[in-house]
Amino acid sequence: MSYRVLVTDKLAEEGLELLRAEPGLEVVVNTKLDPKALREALKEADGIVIRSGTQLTAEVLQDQTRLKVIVRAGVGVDNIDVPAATRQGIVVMNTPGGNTVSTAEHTMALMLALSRNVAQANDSLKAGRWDRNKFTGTQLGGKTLGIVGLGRVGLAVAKRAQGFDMKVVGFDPFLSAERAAELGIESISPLDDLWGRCDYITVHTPLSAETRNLIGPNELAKMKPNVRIINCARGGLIDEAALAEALTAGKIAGAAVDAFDPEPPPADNPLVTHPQVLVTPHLGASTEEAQVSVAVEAARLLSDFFQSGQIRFAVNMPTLDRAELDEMRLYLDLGRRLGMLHSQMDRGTVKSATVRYRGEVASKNTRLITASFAAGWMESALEDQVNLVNAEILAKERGITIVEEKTTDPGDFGTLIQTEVVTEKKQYVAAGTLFGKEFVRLIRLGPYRLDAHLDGNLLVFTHKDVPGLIGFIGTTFGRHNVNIAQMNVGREQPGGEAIGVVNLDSVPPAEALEELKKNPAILSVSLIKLPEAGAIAPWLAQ
Ligand SMILES: NC(=O)c1ccc[n+]([C@@H]2O[C@H](COP(=O)([O-])OP(=O)(O)OC[C@H]3O[C@@H](n4cnc5c(N)ncnc54)[C@H](O)[C@@H]3O)[C@@H](O)[C@H]2O)c1
Ligand SMILES: O=C(O)[C@H](O)COP(=O)(O)O
Repeated sequence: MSYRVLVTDKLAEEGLELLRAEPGLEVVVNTKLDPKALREALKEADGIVIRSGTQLTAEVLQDQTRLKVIVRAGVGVDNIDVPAATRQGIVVMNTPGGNTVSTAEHTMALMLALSRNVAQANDSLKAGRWDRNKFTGTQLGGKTLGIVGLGRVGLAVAKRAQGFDMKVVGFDPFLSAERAAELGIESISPLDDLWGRCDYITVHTPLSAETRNLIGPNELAKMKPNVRIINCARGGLIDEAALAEALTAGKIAGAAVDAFDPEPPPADNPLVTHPQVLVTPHLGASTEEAQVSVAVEAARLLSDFFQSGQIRFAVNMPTLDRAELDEMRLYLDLGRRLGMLHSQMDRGTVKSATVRYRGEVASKNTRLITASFAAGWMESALEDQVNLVNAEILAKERGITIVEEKTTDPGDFGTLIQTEVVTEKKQYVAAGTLFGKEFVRLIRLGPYRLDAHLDGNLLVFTHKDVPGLIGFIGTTFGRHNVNIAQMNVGREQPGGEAIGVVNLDSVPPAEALEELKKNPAILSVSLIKLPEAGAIAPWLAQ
């Protein structure tokens, strides 16, 4: 199988080499695509590797049925419409960590350059002036640095600032005050109390609806007049116009900015044109080391995804590494097959589904198995390609709730997955288990216990438990030249209602089914088509 991968931003050669060396991957590099051309190119691509220069908007991603994976060589995914990708079942991964040190160092470089007027002094001297008095700066030692966002980069900045003898204070909703104290950082909460405490403020949060304009006119008004602000994270975190105004009005001392909103900024951007602002064109991660690191990591993520279905550092689904994938493959397959069974048996408008896990399976990543059940349940009904990534969202969008219940107490089986679908008409129950390391089995349908193979063509019939019926089924299929591979019958009590599951070697003709239905002892007949034994979902087969 061959996969085509598009690379649309500059990627270190080391990463490209790895991709090109991967058997079965065709690599197409094009860094000059406008949105329309990008949309067209994606129609022929299975994967894409990008940095911050490519905008994968909902419009670009719409109806991209071939695209399976987006890999961001870097951290920020704000240039990707992740919900749009998720809805279409496209996995989005990034390479966190690879550029942390470089970005923290760039933050420190900007902080130092800002304090010592490095850019202005350089320009002045090169213009032939020797202005030693004009460029008196401030030192970092002894000053207070406020860090908003104490994640990877924020903490790396804290460590470096401490090396410069700065007092570090910070705010992050996901770093406890105790942990911060262990790292020598004073945690300040609420964030509003931080502004007036600092001589330097640096932001290191992602850009989200919550963090947009994190620093605006109100926050700027609370700061000390000597404060210097650094944004080496994302444009949009600081209100650009308000920052420029505060600088001009002398309410704050200076700012250094590496990230803009939008990028590249227009020529009249108030920060780029402001004399007190030091700017760089989004260079935080632009070091040889960081670029090699993120490119190599991106190439590995992509190859692993296509070669073995591993999912690491995904931002829109749980991680599924090789060991876990190997361990989970059969459970995921069972979940999907139960979903497919329900989709073909249960007639009526679906209201909800419950997936119950019992025994060993309850300690596994059941969320993935539930997603696999949902994918199998909906895959034949929806136009969208349904897979582990988007199954839950697609169900939710349709107002269908899927509930998960689990208990590690073993029942009669070491592992049991029981699925229950409630439609407006009735409730359908099925249950399956694993048989050895290779097989999945259907062990319950409705109130009946069974032991049937969950693959290929299944004829499910409910009937009255009367003598001669099994022979009748055999002869009917024999007459139509349809071979029976397995037959299994379950009943609650002798002479009552019963269920039969017949595995057939081929799809029976409609006349054969009509003949069965005419038998007064047969109450219902459903033909279910499942993948052959061992045939796993295409989204698990990479
Ligand atoms: N300039 C560059 O080239 C460059 C390079 C790397 C990363 N970045 C950007 O830097 C930022 C940080 O990257 P990272 O790798 O450290 O990410 P991270 O996910 O490790 O850290 C982000 C932190 O922000 C915190 N946070 C979220 N909302 C917050 C809020 N409202 N207030 C305070 N804290 C909040 C989170 O809890 C988390 O700890 C991201 O925006 C990333 O895109 C920029
Ligand atoms: O989010 C990131 O990783 C940084 O903003 C770096 O982006 P870049 O790789 O496009 O320079």
